[in-house]
Amino acid sequence: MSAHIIDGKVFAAKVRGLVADGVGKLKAEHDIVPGLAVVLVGEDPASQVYVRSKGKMTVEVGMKSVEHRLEADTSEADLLAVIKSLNEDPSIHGILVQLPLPKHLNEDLVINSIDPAKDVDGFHISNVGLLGTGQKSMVPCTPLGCLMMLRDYHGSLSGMDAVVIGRSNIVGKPMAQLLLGDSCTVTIAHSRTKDLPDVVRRADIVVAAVGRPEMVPGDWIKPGATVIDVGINRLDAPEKGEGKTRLVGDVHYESAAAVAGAITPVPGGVGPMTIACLLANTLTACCRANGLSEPEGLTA
Ligand SMILES: NC(=O)C1=CN([C@@H]2O[C@H](COP(=O)(O)OP(=O)(O)OC[C@H]3O[C@@H](n4cnc5c(N)ncnc54)[C@H](OP(=O)(O)O)[C@@H]3O)[C@@H](O)[C@H]2O)C=CC1
Ligand SMILES: Nc1nc(=O)c2c([nH]1)NC[C@@H]1CN(c3ccc(C(=O)N[C@@H](CCC(=O)O)C(=O)O)cc3)C=[N+]21
Ligand SMILES: [Mg+2]
Repeated sequence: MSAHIIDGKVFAAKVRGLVADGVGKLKAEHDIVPGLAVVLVGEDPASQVYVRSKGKMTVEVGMKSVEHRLEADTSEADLLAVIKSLNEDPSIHGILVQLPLPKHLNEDLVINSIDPAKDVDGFHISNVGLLGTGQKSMVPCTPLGCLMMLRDYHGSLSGMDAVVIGRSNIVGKPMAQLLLGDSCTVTIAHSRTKDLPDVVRRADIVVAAVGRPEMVPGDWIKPGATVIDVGINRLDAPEKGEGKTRLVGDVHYESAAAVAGAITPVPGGVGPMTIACLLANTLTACCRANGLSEPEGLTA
């Protein structure tokens, strides 16, 4: 093990501290409290855990937290009506609809019904378009958290070779846009990429967002490269006892840490930063909605 371990837990606590400062200032100077609404459709147990920890941290930084839990068989019309009421609610500045949605709901339609100014996930087509053209937008939380860690560790990313593995709308594509915005030379790899190991070996920065446990081994990593592991995969861990599980990333941590210059662990890497950035985006949305100057160091 030689790599520097980028501690997402510590960094996320720092970001939440900055958010709490901004929230305190809004309250003291303008008597405004930012509000975040999370909409959860169905009973997915993993989603419920995220929703709980998001709600707790939202309150900890001094924001208002609202949760809407809807039945798994909720109709599209009913879900759209909930979103409409949140769009119109002046006490709500951020709206997050937890993905994936049950199959009978049109995800694109639902996401695009959120007021783009309240779209703290940055998934609405207008935010995607703004990001892609380098205009001020709401930036997706997971890629924003990865960017913050990379900038903090490297300073400038200009001219670095970055490989993003995964091309989803929620992680891979916006991550690639942010790296391009910071003047990296960006390659986006996916399931049809030829010679993935060789592509990854060229990278100064590897961002793995695949959803395949420990898929990237250490011998794909260029010595000294920075590895950002977005993957959250739950594996059975009978060694910890009957029915127990453990979390692993998309990177084989031990072998990668032996050659990388720096690496994020799972858990304790990208995940906590995602939640911190969600709170940062909610504060940013609230400031913009009220025509106030934006917090510094919390946007892309
Ligand atoms: N830490 C955090 O805060 C977050 C973590 N996650 C985690 O990140 C991971 C990725 O999430 P998400 O982007 O939503 O996943 P998706 O399933 O939406 O996308 C996965 C991507 O990986 C690609 N892929 C699949 N298999 C391979 C392969 N063998 N070789 C190369 N590429 C492959 C797919 O390619 P193709 O397009 O060709 O199918 C696709 O582009 C998951 O583990 C998820 O749990 C997600 C969000 C937040
Ligand atoms: N609209 C929407 N926006 C999202 O941002 C979104 C989503 N839907 N659907 C699901 C994914 C996944 N995601 C995570 C956030 C935090 C952790 C996190 O905090 N993980 C901890 C560990 C958590 C645990 O122990 O289970 C860590 O990595 O240390 C993980 C995953 C956000 N997502
Ligand atoms: Mg997906």
